[in-house]
Parts: sequence; C-alpha cells; structure tokens
Amino acid sequence: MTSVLKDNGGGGQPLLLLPTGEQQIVVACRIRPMTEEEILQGGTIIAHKVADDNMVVLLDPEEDHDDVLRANRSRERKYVFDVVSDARADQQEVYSSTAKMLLGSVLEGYNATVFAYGATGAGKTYTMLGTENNPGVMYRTLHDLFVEIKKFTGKREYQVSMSYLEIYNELIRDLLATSSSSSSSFLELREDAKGTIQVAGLSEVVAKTPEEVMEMLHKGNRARTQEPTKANKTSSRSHAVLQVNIKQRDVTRSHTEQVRFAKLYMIDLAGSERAAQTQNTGRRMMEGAHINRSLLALGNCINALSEKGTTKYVNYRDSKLTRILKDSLGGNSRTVMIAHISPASVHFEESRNTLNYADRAKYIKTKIRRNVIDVSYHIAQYQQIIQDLRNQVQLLRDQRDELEIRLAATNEARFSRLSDNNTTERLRIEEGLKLKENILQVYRKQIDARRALLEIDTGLMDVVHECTRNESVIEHHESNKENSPRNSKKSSEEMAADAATSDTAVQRARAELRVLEQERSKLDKQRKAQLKDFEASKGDARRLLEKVRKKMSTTEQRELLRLLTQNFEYEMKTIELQADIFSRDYSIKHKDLQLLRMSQHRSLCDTIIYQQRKIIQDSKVLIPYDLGELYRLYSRDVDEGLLMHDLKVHSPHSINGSNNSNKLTVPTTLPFLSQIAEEDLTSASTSVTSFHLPTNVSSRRPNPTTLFPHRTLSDQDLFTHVNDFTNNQNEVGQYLSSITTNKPISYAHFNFDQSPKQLTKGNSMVSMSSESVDVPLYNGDATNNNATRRKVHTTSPPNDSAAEASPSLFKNSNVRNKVRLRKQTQNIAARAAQRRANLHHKELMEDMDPAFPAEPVVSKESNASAFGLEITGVKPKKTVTIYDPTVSSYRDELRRTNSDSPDLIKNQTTTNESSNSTSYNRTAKNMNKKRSISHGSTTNNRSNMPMANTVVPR
Ligand SMILES: Nc1ncnc2c1ncn2[C@@H]1O[C@H](COP(=O)(O)OP(=O)(O)OP(=O)(O)O)[C@@H](O)[C@H]1O
Repeated sequence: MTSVLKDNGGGGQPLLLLPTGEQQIVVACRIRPMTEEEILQGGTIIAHKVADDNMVVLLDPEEDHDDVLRANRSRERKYVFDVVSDARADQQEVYSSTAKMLLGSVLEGYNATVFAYGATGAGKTYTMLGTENNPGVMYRTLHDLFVEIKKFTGKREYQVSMSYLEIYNELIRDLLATSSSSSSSFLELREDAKGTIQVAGLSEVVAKTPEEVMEMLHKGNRARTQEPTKANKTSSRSHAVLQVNIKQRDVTRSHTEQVRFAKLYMIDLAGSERAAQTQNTGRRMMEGAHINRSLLALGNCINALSEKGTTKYVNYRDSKLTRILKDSLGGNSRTVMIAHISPASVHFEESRNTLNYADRAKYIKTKIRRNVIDVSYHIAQYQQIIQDLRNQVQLLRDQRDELEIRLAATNEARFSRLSDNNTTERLRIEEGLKLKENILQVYRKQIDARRALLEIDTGLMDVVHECTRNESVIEHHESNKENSPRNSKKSSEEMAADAATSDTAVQRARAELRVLEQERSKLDKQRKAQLKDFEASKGDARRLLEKVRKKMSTTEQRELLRLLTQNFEYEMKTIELQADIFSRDYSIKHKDLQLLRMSQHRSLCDTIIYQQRKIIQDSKVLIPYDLGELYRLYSRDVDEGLLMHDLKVHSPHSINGSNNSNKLTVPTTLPFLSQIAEEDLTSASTSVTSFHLPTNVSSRRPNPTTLFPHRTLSDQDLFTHVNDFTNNQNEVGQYLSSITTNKPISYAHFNFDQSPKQLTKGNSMVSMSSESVDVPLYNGDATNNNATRRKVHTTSPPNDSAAEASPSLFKNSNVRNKVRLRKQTQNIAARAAQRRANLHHKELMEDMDPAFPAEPVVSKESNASAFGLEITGVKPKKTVTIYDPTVSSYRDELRRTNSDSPDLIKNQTTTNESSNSTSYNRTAKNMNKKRSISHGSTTNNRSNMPMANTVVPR
C-alpha cells in the first residue's frame, strides 16, 4: 500500500495554511461510477459534474420531456459545491482536493475534520478507507502527515497518537481495544467543564511511523461492523470515527515554550437507507433505524447551523454521532464534508436528499482557533534548558567538525586531480572555503555583539534597581519627616539628632543617585551604539548567507551551512535565555521594591487611621455603625497579621528565591499598631489590661543577657508591661529605686485609669507615671562604666525622684492633669506605632540588602520563647503573642533609625540578671493571683483602688 502512495506522490505540493477565525465548512461532492448492479437494474446516469465547474446537475429520471404541460416545471436540480469530483476522479485527486487542505493547519495546531456523508452504497467507505491497492483519504492523510512531520526534524517535535471507535446502534465501541473484554464493552461519552466531548476509556495509541498507523487502521477496520445488505455488499453498519491527536513543540526549548495540540477527525458515516431499498429485516432493519435516527439528528444539526442570522438552538444531544461531531460542525475545527452520491437514476431520491443536506451544510460556519498552550518554565528550570542547548551546540559542533574534515579531504582530492591550468575550479573551491570563513566570522560577530548587549543590559538593570532603591530611601525619609506625629513632640535636640541621622542617610542616597544617574546615561549611550552594531552584524550575516546560498553547489556544502547556521541559532538562544534570566531576576527585585514601597505607604495609612481614630475618640464623635465595623475589620486584619502574611507569601523572593540571603523576611506578627491604639484609646473606658508570660515560657526562658546583651525596651514594651500595682506597691518602689541607681532593665510606665470618679478616689500612680527618668544606655562595652545616658520621657511632670514615689503623693491629682496625661500617653502610643512601622520598613530594607548581616543572634525558636509574651486583656478578650522586634545584629542600624526611641539598654551583670528574673517570677505569680481575685474587674476589691501598671522585668 505504501508503494502505491509513493507512486502517487504523497507530499509533493506545499501544504495550504487556511485562514483562521470564522470559516465555512468546505463541502465536496463525489459522484462515484455506476456499479454493475445499477447497470443491470437498467439505471441511467442522472448526476453530472458540469465541466470545469464545481456544479452538480441532478436530473429527475421521471421527468417527461415531451410533457408540454410541465415544460416549465423541470425537476432538474443544480448544486454548487467547493469541490466536485465525478467517476473520472481517482482517490488521490479526491484526497488532494479535500483532506489534504487540512494537513497544513493540523500541523500548526488547528483541529480538523473530514467526514463522508451519503446514502448507503454511495461510496463513503471507498473514499475514506479505499482498497488495499487504492487507499482512501484516511490512509493518504496519515501518510502525508508523517511525510510532513519528517520535514520538521531538528526543528519541531511531534507526537502522534490515534483512537478509533465506531458508533453501532447508538453504542460506542473501541476499535483499537487490546483485551477482549474491553473490545466488547461499550464506552460512554463525557463532557468536560469546557464543553469538550470525551469518550471515557477510549484507547489512545502512540504511533511513531506511518506503518504503525496503517497497522492500527487495518486492525480497527477489521473490528468494524460490516454486513452485506441488498443495497451494498459491504455495507458499514456503523459510523467509524478515527481521531488522530497531534502534539508538537519546538525542539529548542525556550523559557516560554508553545505546545500545540490538534485533533484530526476522519469519519466514515454509515449510510442512510430506505427499508424498501435495502429490504432489511430483523437485526439489519434495527441497525438501519439507528443509522437513520442518528443521521436525522445530524441533518437537524446541519439545518439549525445553516440557518442564517438566527441563534437557533442546535440539538447535538439527540445522538452520539452529533455529540462527537459537535466541534466539527459548530465549534473549533476546519471541516470538510464529502457528500457522496450514486449517479444512477435508481438512487435519485437518496442523491437528491444528500445533495440538499450538503447544500445546506455549505452555510455552516465554524470558529477556528489554534490550540496552543504556553508553557512558561520556572526560572529554576532555565539552567537545565541552557544545559540542553549547550549539549545541542556541542553536538552540532562535532558534526560540523566531522563534515569539515570530510569536505577538506574532498577538496584536497579534487585539487590534486585538477590540472594546473584548471584554475576556474581551483578558484571555485578556494572561494567556497573563504565563504565558510566569512560565515563563521559574521556569526561570531553577531554572537559577540549580542553578548556585549546583554552585559550592558545587566549593568543597566542593576543601576536602575539601585536608583529605585535610593529613591525609595529618600522618599521614605521625607515622608517620615512630614508625617511623623512624634516630631511635634520632640525636643529640639532630639529633632536635631534625628535630622542629622536622616540627613546622613538621605545625603548618602542622593550622592549615590547622582553617580548612578551618570552611570545610567553612560550605559544608555553604550547600549544604543551596541544595538546599532548588533543590527549591523545581523544585516551582514543575512546578506552573506544569501550570497553563499546562491553559490552552493554540492550537498555537503549545503549540509555544512545548515550545521553552521543551526549551531549559531542555538548559541544565540542560549544568550537569549541568559538575558531572560537576568531580566526576570531584575523584575523580582523590582517587585520587592514595590512591596517595600507599599509597605511604607501602609505604615503611613496606619498612622493616619490611628490619628483620626484618636481625634474621633477624644472628641467623642459618634461614628456610623458601618464605619465602626470597618475599623474593627481593619484592626482584626492588622492583629491577625494576615496582610503581612500575604505580603510575605507573595514576595517574589519567597516564591522563587532559593537564595536565602535575598529572602524578604516579613515578620509574621504585625506592628501592633491597632493593638496599641486599641489599648490606648479604650483605656479610659475599659479595664486595665494585664499581662503575663505564658506558663511554658518561664521555664524554658533562656538567659536574656546572653541572648540580647543590649536589648532595647521600646514604647511597645512599656505599654505591655502591666501589673496590679495595688498588690505590689513596695515592688514598684524597688523598681524605681533601681532605675535611679542606674540599675539596668527596670523601667516603669504607669497607665492611668479610668473614669473621673475612680480617678478622684486617688489613683496616685497616675502622677507617678509622669516621671522622667534617666537610664543607662549600653554602649557596646559591658565593662564601660561611663554608660551613655539617655533621657526617657514618661508622661507627667517630674517628681524629685521616682524613688520617692508613693501613692500618698498623688492624692491631689486633678482631672485636667489626667486628661493631659492621657493625651501624652496616647502620643507615646502613636510614637510606638510609628516606630514599629519604621522598624518594619527597616527590616524590609535590610533584608533586601545582601551586604547587611542577616544572621539572627538566636534561632527563631528561642527568640520566640524568650520574648514571647502573652497579653491577656480583660477587655477585649484576646490573646496576642508579641515577638521582640529588636532582635539581632540590626541593633546599631535600628538605633540610628529610631533615634527617638527610649532605648533602655540592659546591663550584662549576672547580679542584675538574677534579680531581674526573680522580680519577673514574682510579678507573674502576683498577676496570676490578681486574676483569680478580681477576674474581669478593674479595681482591687479589697482597697477599691484602681489598678495601676508596673513593669515586668525581663
Ligand atoms: N469511486 C469509486 N470507484 C469505484 N468503485 C466505487 C467507488 N465508490 C464506491 N465504489 C464501490 O461501490 C460499492 C459501495 O461503496 P461503499 O461501500 O464505499 O459505500 P458506502 O457509502 O460506504 O455504503 P454503506 O453506507 O452501506 O457502508 C463498493 O463496492 C465500492 O467498491
């Protein structure tokens, strides 16, 4: 059979690539020759192809030309189709004018269908399957498909698989099923979410050669139900559907690879039959009824689809055949229908019916689109792709070297054979060699130019990234300057210190920006020049190639040129991939910067929200319920850390980064802004929040001195260190005394409480909490006695000494004082919030800077257990775990940024440490005790004194 096709020339002409979009079904009509039987029956030819035209004329055999009364009512019918072939057309001609036009599209990833339609015995199976010596459309299409695929060797990879089924009596049977059990079982049709019809359990066999395909085709045909009828000795009693799946991709893998899928359906329908004509009874008649029913369903679909300008419902569900043909008729497929008719007068009615349906089918439109999936490789896979490309380059180089050796030997032989006076031939060979050198040279030039361009681009990306980073620093400092609520509250010295720090950073950023801008413009210029060079080298190569191609005379020379060109293409592809890696890397960095900016902006928004909330609270403005709900929602998001978690998860580094040093580490806990705001703003109306360490922490708590020799207590700490003072008045006195005697760690912040009534009862601690205390600062040297001192502001007018603080001193506190104190406390909260936001920003900045040490001093786990404090509020009843943000070697950097922070630095002496832990344990114990006594109450039942806050030493 294969030899037959070779003779007929399978793939001589170039393949058509039909346009995409909305396309009409191509309708062809084949008029088969008269059969012996028809001649014996005395049939005459009534179907004619009009010469050189795509027209079929069907004469009515019953028309009486002598009947003058009916002279004007001729029953002669004319039909025009896209293709018409008559008895003279052979199988190749029919194939070439129908299915072959689909091949080019199928190879490019478009679905296609070719189906044979017509009455029983009209020649459908002959067209689709043909005979052993004269194969039909199915065989020829598959043969040419493989011929075409072979042409793409080295450029594209194809995978061909096929399925073959029949619909017999409305049951689907797998014609390629291997086991006997599955071949006898029937398959179900399923529709996926996209509306694509699938046959569940249908075998799909991969074929590598046309021979394999043919083998499968024969196997399927043997399994197909075929029985003789009166109308056709070899009547197919089923619809046969051959589905060929073609998957293709480029051989040279790229970062964005396109994989194309195409389905080619070749369908041999069973023929419609009239019981009278076939004289079928029993089983055959039942088969005929099923065939007719499904063909009627197909006819209805054709009718519905061909109706112009309507959106008529097309009922594909009426039969399995129409469900399978759904895409071919009204969906994404180029479709060719080959209508078959007998030319004999005895089949006039069947032929007329077929031609009528075919005529309608001309108006059916399908919407064709290419089935392409873009496969984007993950950046981690790039290395493998590049390696593959390199291997290919090496392979080609080896092949080239081998060929060059062979060519050189041939040339030498030719040279020696040539007589001295045959200078023309000598010159020709020499010129060939020179041309090869020239080609290598232009290719090399092009590769070098592209590499140089890549280097410039990489440099430019770095510069642009650095510029953006510096701009971000400047922007951040400026927005801080303008928006920070603490600025108005600072002393002039603090402002000056802040300004100095900020100015240094900004100045450095500005200076860097200036240099970077210069570098950028220099690189821009270089890039332009290099691009010009690259384009010029491309032009040179093109021109030279044209010249060389004209001069090529031998196959070897052509082969050498092919190898050189392919080698060059792979090298270029490798560079392009590298360029893409750089550009992706840059885009990741850029996204991180954008996240950083967003986070800055968010901090700003948080501050604004907090301040506005404060104003609302202070002025006792009633806010709409909805707004309150929104605020609660906002606070919840902030508290639960969901936003920051998202930020972390979606950070490009956390997605892609295998490089931990570049990883953007966003703390899972948030800046506690809402927590602070909530506590602060509700302090006048709610109970004092009490704090304790989680029970399991206390025992595992590592020695803080060794972990954090210079730990800072921030405002946040101050706010969270609360205890029931009423039970521990002496203890407070001890703390205060330790502060004044420069004993480290202890620091008191006393919140005030509560309603004026309670306050007038003498919350002595309120006044005491307004103390201003000097505390030692750790300067990095534990043995240095000249510890830096920093003023830490608390919230009320100073007393002579905090050590003198006692409840009796504060009995005369007045309401005005308390309001002021509350405001001051709120300011501290605002500062803490701002600082927390800054800190968060700082962490992001530092994490992005690979130069900055990212090594934490302790492991995350020990850090969490050492500094995790549980805060249990009486109201609101929630538990928040606080992680210390001031961990790690960022200390110095942080101190620069948060220069207004009340850095209380802890001394390292063992004595202090032990005393601290003692106090801590005692406090925790007391607190538990208090909880059991006052449970939800804000006052001490015994003394009816409002609770004050004191420090839980760390
Ligand atoms: N173009 C042709 N040239 C020569 N013989 C043909 C041609 N077309 C059909 N025949 C012959 O006509 C007879 C009927 O053809 P075929 O079996 O292909 O019809 P069919 O439409 O498939 O019928 P059914 O629907 O019953 O299966 C066969 O013997 C076949 O060899």
